[in-house]
Amino acid sequence: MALIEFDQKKERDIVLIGRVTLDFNPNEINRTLDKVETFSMYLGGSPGNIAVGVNRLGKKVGFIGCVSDDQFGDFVLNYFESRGIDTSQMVRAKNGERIGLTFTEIKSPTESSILMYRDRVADLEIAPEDIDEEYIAGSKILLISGVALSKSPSREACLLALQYAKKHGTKVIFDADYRPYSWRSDKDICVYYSLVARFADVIIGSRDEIDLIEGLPVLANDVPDHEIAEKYIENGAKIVIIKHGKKGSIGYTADKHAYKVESYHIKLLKSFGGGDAYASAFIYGLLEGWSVPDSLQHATAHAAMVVASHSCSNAMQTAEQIEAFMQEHKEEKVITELDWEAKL
Ligand SMILES: Nc1ncnc2c1ncn2[C@@H]1O[C@H](COP(=O)(O)OP(=O)(O)O)[C@@H](O)[C@H]1O
Ligand SMILES: O=C(O)C[C@@H](O)[C@H](O)C(=O)COP(=O)(O)O
Repeated sequence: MALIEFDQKKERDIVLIGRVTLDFNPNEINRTLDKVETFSMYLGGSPGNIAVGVNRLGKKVGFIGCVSDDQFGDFVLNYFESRGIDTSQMVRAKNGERIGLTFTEIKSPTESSILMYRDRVADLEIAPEDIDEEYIAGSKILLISGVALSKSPSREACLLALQYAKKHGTKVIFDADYRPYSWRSDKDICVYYSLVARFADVIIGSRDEIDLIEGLPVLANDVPDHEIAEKYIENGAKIVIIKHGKKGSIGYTADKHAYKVESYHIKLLKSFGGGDAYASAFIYGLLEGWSVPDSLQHATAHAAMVVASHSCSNAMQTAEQIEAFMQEHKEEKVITELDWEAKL
């Protein structure tokens, strides 16, 4: 039996709540942002990228979000609609709020940074009135992305969606997705992150993000990953994924397994976008009823393919392309079962 059983009567595979924004990635790479002349524009925003990823893998995806009432809002809605991502739950900002912009910097394949423009941003305007109980009830998964918890009314919209998900047996994935913009204080982060984490079936976060959920950035360094995972599992989580950047990640499961996930060897182009590709292929594996290690292997393969590409959203791959990649790299062992208490 799979660790997470989805209600197959639900018509939609996943609905995501959070931001869809625009990424401007430099065409001239391996230099600082001040030396860049031109950018390519892509759909962006971590949950937006994950939606595109899961859709590319053939699943039925819907999105709850707010975009600007201008040509960039049109771009996002047209992009989603042209790929069959349901936009019936998307709304337009009413008071001139603009879509978020992210300018990325690719200084070298291993050194990237991002510059976000998020003043009066449209995505945080999604409100409880925009959340449809039946729509959440009809989705196998609700994914909540951390940034959406940073401000009202988006925060309340997420909490209401969470409440509906719990009421209707929709599984909850919490992707911590911390960004330093929009939050008022670390204590606010702790309050809302820990609240959502308590109700999540799957928690995905880097170790830094997990420390923010715990609200103990200083002390948390002393707390081993497995103890944190145990705490969430006792609260009801089935899977906890803790990422450690270059060192890889560990997937802890409620049936007491720990899987170490390493990266495939590829020619890296940039060091962002991997997390969203990882999440989308992992979710795909869960929806297919695969084991956690199989789902994690697809996740790391997909992540490798996207960090080797210029964009995030446009670089999301099909299931066949991920399989082909894994075949080409079949000598590389990327998943290892660890002792529960082992460290990375
Ligand atoms: N240099 C790399 N080569 C191959 N895969 C990578 C590389 N860097 C990251 N990845 C993949 O992307 C995933 C997410 O990267 P990480 O930096 O941990 O998260 P995020 O993108 O969310 O900040 C990693 O777990 C790994 O699978
Ligand atoms: O998440 C954002 O708002 C920006 C993204 O679109 C951006 O491309 C990015 O940073 C991807 O992030 P990651 O997958 O978490 O590395």
